[in-house]
Amino acid sequence: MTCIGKLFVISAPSGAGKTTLIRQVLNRFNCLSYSVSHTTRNPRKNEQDGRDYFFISTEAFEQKIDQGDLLEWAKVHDNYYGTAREVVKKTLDKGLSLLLDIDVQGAGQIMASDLDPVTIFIMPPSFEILSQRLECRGTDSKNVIARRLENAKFEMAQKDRYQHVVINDDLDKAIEALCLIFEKEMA
Ligand SMILES: Nc1ncnc2c1ncn2[C@@H]1O[C@H](COP(=O)(O)OP(=O)(O)OP(=O)(O)O)[C@@H](O)[C@H]1O
Ligand SMILES: Nc1nc2c(ncn2[C@@H]2O[C@H](COP(=O)(O)O)[C@@H](O)[C@H]2O)c(=O)[nH]1
Repeated sequence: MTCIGKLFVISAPSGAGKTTLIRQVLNRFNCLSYSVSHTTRNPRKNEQDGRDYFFISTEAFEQKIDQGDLLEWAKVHDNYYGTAREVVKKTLDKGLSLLLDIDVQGAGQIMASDLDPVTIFIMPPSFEILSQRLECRGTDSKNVIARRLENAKFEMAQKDRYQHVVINDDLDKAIEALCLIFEKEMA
């Protein structure tokens, strides 16, 4: 498949399944790469520095803000997260597509830019299922889960700002719906 370089932005409340879905999409499109964000949060078990995130200190993150190194950044669930400006520029300059997995605040900053992103919001089937998924995943403490569920209400209320909304109920159907969006947008 021939692809044209596009910037994709995916947001979702924590636990909706965006990491699971994004892995499947990246496997299917070899002209699409993933932007590894910088964060000040601690790595979860199984997360690798440089693959899942660049895990850095608050001081290092604030230095990046001051130096203008970040295309967008936000404080999410009490930690900093941000996208390196240079990686986005270099990828799009080469005519390749790039996928950003970022929160609603960062997505708002990209929507307000001249990057003309394709924006996608992943919704869980219900708030109860979202809560169950976070608990079953077993990566976060009760306090962290409570904080993320509290923020989910505000995040889900932002879904209409996105061009596409995909409900992640049946996983295979959600993968197909998402891949169809990428196929059409990169055609
Ligand atoms: N359609 C689905 N049906 C059932 N379980 C799912 C589905 N999609 C994802 N899950 C499970 O839900 C949990 C949360 O998924 P995932 O980690 O991908 O969410 P996330 O949106 O990336 O969350 P976070 O922002 O906290 O990293 C995982 O245990 C995953 O296996
Ligand atoms: N504004 C940004 N948000 C980001 C970025 N990278 C990830 N995120 C979002 O943070 C939350 C929490 O992520 P988690 O891995 O701790 O569960 C989630 O909404 C991500 O989409 C970023 O570079 N900028």
